[in-house]
Amino acid sequence: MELFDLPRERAEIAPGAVHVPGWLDPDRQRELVAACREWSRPPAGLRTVRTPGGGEMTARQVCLGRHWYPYGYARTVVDGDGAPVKPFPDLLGRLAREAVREAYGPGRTPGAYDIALVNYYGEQAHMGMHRDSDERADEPVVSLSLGDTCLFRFGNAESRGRPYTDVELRSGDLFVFGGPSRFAYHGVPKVWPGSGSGAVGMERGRLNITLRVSGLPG
Ligand SMILES: O=C(O)CCC(=O)C(=O)O
Ligand SMILES: [Fe+2]
Repeated sequence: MELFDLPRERAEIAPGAVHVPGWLDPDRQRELVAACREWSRPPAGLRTVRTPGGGEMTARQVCLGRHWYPYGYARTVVDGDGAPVKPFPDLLGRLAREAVREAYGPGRTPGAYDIALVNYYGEQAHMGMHRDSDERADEPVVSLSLGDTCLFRFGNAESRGRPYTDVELRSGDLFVFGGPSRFAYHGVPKVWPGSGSGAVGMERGRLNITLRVSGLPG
């Protein structure tokens, strides 16, 4: 399937997994891109993540609230410069609550969102199929995309393989996965370089922000 062939309507991709295209207007996208740039600065800035097998993740990452490392959460950058992780900003807490209500309806009470993982994808970056399973809570994961368009593969909770659904995530899109889909495998097989056209202050590459409830003691 090629870029721009995929539907752009709001859709429930799997039970509890909701895609809302164009959820963030351009001003909010610009605000988030600028904020990500600030969060990326050292100390506790953007870093390359090394996996226990000796590999490196191709997407570079900065964390807020708690520091994620393969595979757990810490208060400091235990696999980097050792600095305390930056605080989880109110802006992202508000966005997470809004996103949960957008996905599941105004009657839904959002959890206490306290972690953000910001991933930066350059031209060759991708992310293999994985589950977000280091949290101690099962509140939905909220994902916001900025900049270049990617192919997002959303699968099932049993295995990395089929069945899965491919979705195009563009700048401003919201994707929320909770309920039966909270621990589903997902990944980013591909980013289309230049597809974001620099419109929201991202000259190149893709940013994804996932907002999570850690379930860890404050
Ligand atoms: O970049 C994305 O859209 C997904 C990121 C992701 O799965 C993660 O940070 O765990
Ligand atoms: Fe993930």
